[in-house]
Amino acid sequence: MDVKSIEDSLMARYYAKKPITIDRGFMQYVWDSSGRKYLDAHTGFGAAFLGHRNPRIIKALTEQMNRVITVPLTMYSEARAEFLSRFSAALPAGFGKVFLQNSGAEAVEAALKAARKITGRSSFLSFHGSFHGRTLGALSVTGNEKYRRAFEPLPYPVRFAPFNSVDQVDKLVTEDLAAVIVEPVQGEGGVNPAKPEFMKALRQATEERGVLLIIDEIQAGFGRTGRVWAFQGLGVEPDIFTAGKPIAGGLPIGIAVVKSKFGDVFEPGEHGSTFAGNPLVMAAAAAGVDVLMGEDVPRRAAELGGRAIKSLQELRARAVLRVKGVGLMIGIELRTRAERYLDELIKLGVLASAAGGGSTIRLLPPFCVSDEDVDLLRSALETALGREG
Ligand SMILES: Cc1ncc(COP(=O)(O)O)c(C=O)c1O
Repeated sequence: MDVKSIEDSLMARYYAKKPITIDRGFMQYVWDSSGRKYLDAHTGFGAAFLGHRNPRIIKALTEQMNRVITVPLTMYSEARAEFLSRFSAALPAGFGKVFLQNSGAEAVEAALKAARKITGRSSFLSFHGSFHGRTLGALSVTGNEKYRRAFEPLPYPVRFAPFNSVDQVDKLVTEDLAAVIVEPVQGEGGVNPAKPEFMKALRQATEERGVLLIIDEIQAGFGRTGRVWAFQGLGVEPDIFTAGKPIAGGLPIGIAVVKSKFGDVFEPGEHGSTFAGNPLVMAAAAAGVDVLMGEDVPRRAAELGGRAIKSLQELRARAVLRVKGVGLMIGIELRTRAERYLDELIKLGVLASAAGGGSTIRLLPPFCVSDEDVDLLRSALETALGREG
């Protein structure tokens, strides 16, 4: 089958594609249709952080597949209850209301709707360089002109502020806002970690003015930064947070978690989804939580990520401006475009993605990468970027 020409002719084109057909994956590796093996630091924009076809997740999926696949939110499901009880063990105290969705953007939509409903206000504050998803509400709070331009005017009134600018927080967090939405590490924006003092200033100003704080953990959360939730490493707690990407082992999922003190937020009919909380994804997600907690994912991410960042910071290549990141969320900011280096990396057996408007090589490897994989990553980058001098 000519996969490339079928996809190119029959699917609307809104992604620039790489000339590679992925045939199978296992943990930190994928293989293309010719059988060539790659170390996967792309992981489908971070979705395979728990590894491709993680055996615990495959076992849970196989068992669930042979029972039932779809159960509406109007009925109970054992798989859903199992997920919720395991997931609640991964939640800080006080976070008790879980909204199940099918994607990150949907989780952001649920969080924005909840903030409007709780506060009775309609505007939001977000940050330059932020990314929260492609649906119109999530796009409204996304601080990147490239993604927004064609769809203006967007539905929500949103102001954008400089990310990490502590001095401006007090002036920008005004009493008319429903919420401030912020990523603990801007992923799509180029892997920019939030400063603890910035997050603390946001928390203080929002609290003082009755504004909610939404932290978007869709890319950074679930162990990747060395904590279960990245905000736990920043000394702040949101009112609402969103999660997604790796939770169900690569199956579509999005979650908004609201502090219990706000209650159920919506009346019946005000929110819902056909596929949300379906038993198949729930079984995968319950196993995902098992992997997270049982295999020490945050600790491994902190250790391996620390080692990887240190090793990459020693890269001597003219193209590299700086190496940034937390845990296994790593960005190599370049003086030039990342795209041609991503192509070089593919030739060297490594998959990665671009971020930061195309100027950053983003590495989101699975938690199970070994020391040898980190060495391979470093040597492939060294070759791709070219040695200095
Ligand atoms: C921080 C953040 N929020 C939201 C989203 C949107 O998630 P999804 O692509 O699952 O809709 C992403 C996706 O990259 C993200 O990184």
